Formats: sequence, C-alpha cells, structure tokens
Amino acid sequence: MTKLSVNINKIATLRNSRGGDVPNVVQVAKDVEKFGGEGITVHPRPDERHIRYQDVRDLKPVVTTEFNIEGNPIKKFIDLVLEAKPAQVTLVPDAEEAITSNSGWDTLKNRDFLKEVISEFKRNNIRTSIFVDPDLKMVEGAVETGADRIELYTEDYATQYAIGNKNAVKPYVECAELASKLGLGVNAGHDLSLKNIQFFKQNVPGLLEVSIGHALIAEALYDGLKPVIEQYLKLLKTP
Ligand SMILES: CC(=O)[C@@H](O)[C@H](O)COP(=O)(O)O
Ligand SMILES: NCC(=O)COP(=O)(O)O
Repeated sequence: MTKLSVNINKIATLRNSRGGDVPNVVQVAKDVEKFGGEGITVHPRPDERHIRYQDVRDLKPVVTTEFNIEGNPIKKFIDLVLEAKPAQVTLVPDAEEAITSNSGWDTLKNRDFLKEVISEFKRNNIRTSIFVDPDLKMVEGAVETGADRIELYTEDYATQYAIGNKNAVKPYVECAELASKLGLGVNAGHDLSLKNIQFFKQNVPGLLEVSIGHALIAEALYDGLKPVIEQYLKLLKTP
C-alpha cells in the first residue's frame, strides 16, 4: 500500500512570512496525522527559509506516524538527523541557493560519499532513501550506496502529464521495476498533485510512499486540509 507523507515546508513558509507562530507547524503536523496523513516530511534547508532546525526538534516528539527528514547531507544536516533520529532520512543533492529541489543524485560519481553518509544513518537505525532522477543507471548506482530506498524525482512526470504526455510515466515504471528487482524500496515525490497522483500510482509498481507538499498545501487553500488529505488517500488506495 502506498503511504502518503505530507511535506509541511509551506506551512513554515506561511508562518515565517509574519515572524510569529501562526500557523503553528507542530499543530498542523498533529492535525495532518489526525486527518489520516501517514507520514510527516520536512526539508530543513541551510538557509532555513521555511522549516527551521528547531522545527525538526519540536516535531520529533509529536510525530506518531513516519517522520521523514529530507536534505542535502551537509554536516549540520547530518548532525540534526542523528539528533532527531527520524524513521527515514531522504538525501537530496540540491544546491543551497536552489529555489527548490531540482535534481537527483549522480549515484555513480557520489558513490563513496553516499556510502559513508548512509552507513552512519543505518548505524543509527534510520532508514535511508536517496533522491534520484528516473534513470536506470542511477538506480543501479543507488544499490552500491547501501541505501534502503530511492525516491524517484517526479517533476518531469508532473510537467509532462500536465500537457497530456502520459508516456512520461514509463521511465518511472522501468526504474521502479529495476529497484524492486535489486532490493531497493521505491518512494516518489516532487510536484505530485491531486491531478496526477492516481495515474502515477496505478502505473508505478511497488510504490511504498509518496511525499507531497507544495500542491497539497495549495489545494488545501481552496478545499481545506482534511478534505484534500482524504482525497489523496482515496486516490492512493483505489486500485
Ligand atoms: C525533495 C523535494 O522535492 C521536496 O522534498 C522538497 O522538500 C521541496 O522543497 P521546497 O518545499 O523547499 O520546494
Ligand atoms: N520529496 C518530495 C516532497 O517532500 C514534496 O515535494 P513537493 O510536493 O513540495 O514538490
């Protein structure tokens, strides 16, 4: 069954825009879980533009589903994750100044670095996932890093699906099939939405988790957080 992990970065964006504590990130995480969310994802970026390192510390004791912390494994990120000990860490290679995550890892060129970082997290009983483009060679490389899972970077799928190109799901199907054959779990995320999630889920085999944030929060502005989460769960659970 594919789990829905709600990325609450944009709740922190709204909170930070006024400098106070409204909306409260911890309360929203609790409510997301109450509404059926099966995980909480956060991406504390080095400039703390939205989720702050302190948010991670505040969330850890209250998240009762799966806590997934995403980020580029710079030293302070690694230290934060080892302190928080979430269910999962997802390693993302984005540059500090990037407006959002914009590429997957080159698992071949970064194999030794990723192996070292991943082994540290695994020694601390934290499941490891690495963000990769839907490229068979990158999936093969991911195995060599010792990662438990890959997270397929779905921006290209979302962009193509929006203009009617459903064939864009094909690389993701092939990568998911290969990952499963190689013993890697399969997650997915970035730009997934109510419009494109069901086709992706129906076609990509063995999808364990989707992490969705930007579109979900934008959709919730119109329909409300609880109804939107319930819509995602319905779409994910419908065979
Ligand atoms: C890796 C990924 O695509 C997302 O998890 C990322 O967290 C989005 O970051 P922003 O919310 O800063 O766009
Ligand atoms: N890993 C993807 C994620 O957590 C959320 O990405 P997006 O839905 O905000 O694009």
